Amino acid sequence: MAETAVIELKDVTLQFGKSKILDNVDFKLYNGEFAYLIGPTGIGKSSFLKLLYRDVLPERGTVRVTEYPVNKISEREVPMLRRRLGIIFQDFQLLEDRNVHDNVAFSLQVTGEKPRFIKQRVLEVLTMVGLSHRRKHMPRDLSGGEQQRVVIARALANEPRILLADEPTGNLDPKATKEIMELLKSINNRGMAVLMVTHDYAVVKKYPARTVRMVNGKTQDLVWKGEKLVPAK
Ligand SMILES: Nc1ncnc2c1ncn2[C@@H]1O[C@H](COP(=O)(O)OP(=O)(O)OP(=O)(O)O)[C@@H](O)[C@H]1O
Repeated sequence: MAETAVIELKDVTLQFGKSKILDNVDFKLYNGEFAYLIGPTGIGKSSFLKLLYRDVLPERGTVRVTEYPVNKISEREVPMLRRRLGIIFQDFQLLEDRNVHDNVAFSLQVTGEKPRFIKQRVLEVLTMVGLSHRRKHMPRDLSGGEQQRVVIARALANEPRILLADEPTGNLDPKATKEIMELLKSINNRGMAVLMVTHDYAVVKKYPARTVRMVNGKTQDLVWKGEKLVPAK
């Protein structure tokens, strides 16, 4: 059976004023795939992710995420599209006045789930990230790595098809980075597609996966050749 793409860009051009972020780009991320998106600061990695959750619209081309033609859907369908995506940022963006349980529960309350289901699902995802014993703690009482794990639990709560992570280890020390990378890999091993923006080549090297670079308005697959990442072809 042919592999199914869960993300597909066709002839996509994205431009801010005079600067072309993407110039006629074709890109696919397959079901269950893990891919890094790398490139120098300001090249447009975060904007690439924003295209996927419809925070920005392309000038030309089509963006598809699972069954949603992202730049063709109505505003009414945007929340449904976003439920297909778990989104993680570098700065944890937890609600500081709610405990761990309530931070995760919040993402289920806004989608209208029933309290009994919420209780069960929150415990499930907190167990998945190894933090069920911390559910009553406030975010400020957790380490950076633990806070990021809560963010991951929150992103998983709605059972997304794809995890988008924008520099998820950017604020973490090496030990916490290892924890988060191992967690993301184990989530991917269970079948979820992951697209992770990073500038940390040590991470890319240590946890090998498909690596895509943004360069001159294009995306380009890279492979390791000795100590260097070089174009795949
Ligand atoms: N909504 C917007 N309107 C206009 N310009 C924007 C918008 N969003 C981003 N930009 C510009 O587009 C460029 C790419 O930004 P983006 O944040 O996507 O890059 P990045 O590769 O993720 O950078 P970094 O690694 O520093 O996070 C930057 O010059 C930025 O200022």
